[in-house]
Amino acid sequence: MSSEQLQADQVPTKAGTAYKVRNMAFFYGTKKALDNINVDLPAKSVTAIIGPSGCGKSTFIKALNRIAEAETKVRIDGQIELFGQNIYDPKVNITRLRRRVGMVFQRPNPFPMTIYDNITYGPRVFGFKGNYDEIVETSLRKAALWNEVKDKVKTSALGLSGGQQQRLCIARSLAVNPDVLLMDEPCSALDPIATLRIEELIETLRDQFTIIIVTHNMQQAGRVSQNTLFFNTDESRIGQLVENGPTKEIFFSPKDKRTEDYISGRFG
Ligand SMILES: Nc1ncnc2c1ncn2[C@@H]1O[C@H](COP(=O)(O)OP(=O)(O)OP(=O)(O)O)[C@@H](O)[C@H]1O
Repeated sequence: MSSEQLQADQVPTKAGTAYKVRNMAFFYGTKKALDNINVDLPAKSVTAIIGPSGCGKSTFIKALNRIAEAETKVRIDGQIELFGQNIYDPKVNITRLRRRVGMVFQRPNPFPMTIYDNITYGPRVFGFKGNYDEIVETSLRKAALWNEVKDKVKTSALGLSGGQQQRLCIARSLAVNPDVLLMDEPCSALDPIATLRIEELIETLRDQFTIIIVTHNMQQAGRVSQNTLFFNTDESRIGQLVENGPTKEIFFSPKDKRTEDYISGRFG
């Protein structure tokens, strides 16, 4: 990749730190999937997570909103703070945490209901008392979908294209006004044009939200992110964070030979 292809502004964020991860280890049952993760993730900025298959990228982001424990039996050692609060503190309200930390998955997963009801679902769950029409319009505008759907918000979300469905899922996350948006390969099921729309959307959202995106696509990491984390597995097949820093440095002057080999396509 040439430096011209790095579209995103590479200046590190001034908005402080969103997540502080310290000595984090992650277990699925007895299997250790991640070990000794120490990293700060900047607020109001896009962080890309890259690395070969099975190195723990999805596991890492699923630890950031505690969704992993909803899926299966897991254990997390160490500490993860979000804006100074330990999210694994027993006093933490998990529903409220997941409201603050939205998530978008590989495959768009709109609910089988109208576009309108998809957007208002979260606010209704949280007992929002204000103007629902306004939330629908604002969320769809933020997700760059309003112009395409404004005349059919009362029709089924399942009638939208894959790319539109993914933007709807982003709009649905935004409707509850989160601090963080986690994205797990959000473009992997999309064609290049729909992918470009999502990348443009990420750029418009990055000043307002902390965005953390797992991607297998190096060009995409280079285009959308300001910071990059490179994960790999060690000789025991346990995921580790090899290197992190400004995307430009990770791509053009990595400090670790494994990062360089991965970026240059020599493995993974
Ligand atoms: N529910 C689970 N139960 C047991 N092991 C799991 C579970 N989910 C993931 N793993 C294991 O944890 C390790 C990390 O998986 P993870 O999906 O986080 O990697 P990844 O880097 O996101 O991979 P990919 O790029 O292929 O999506 C792998 O060895 C995987 O087999």
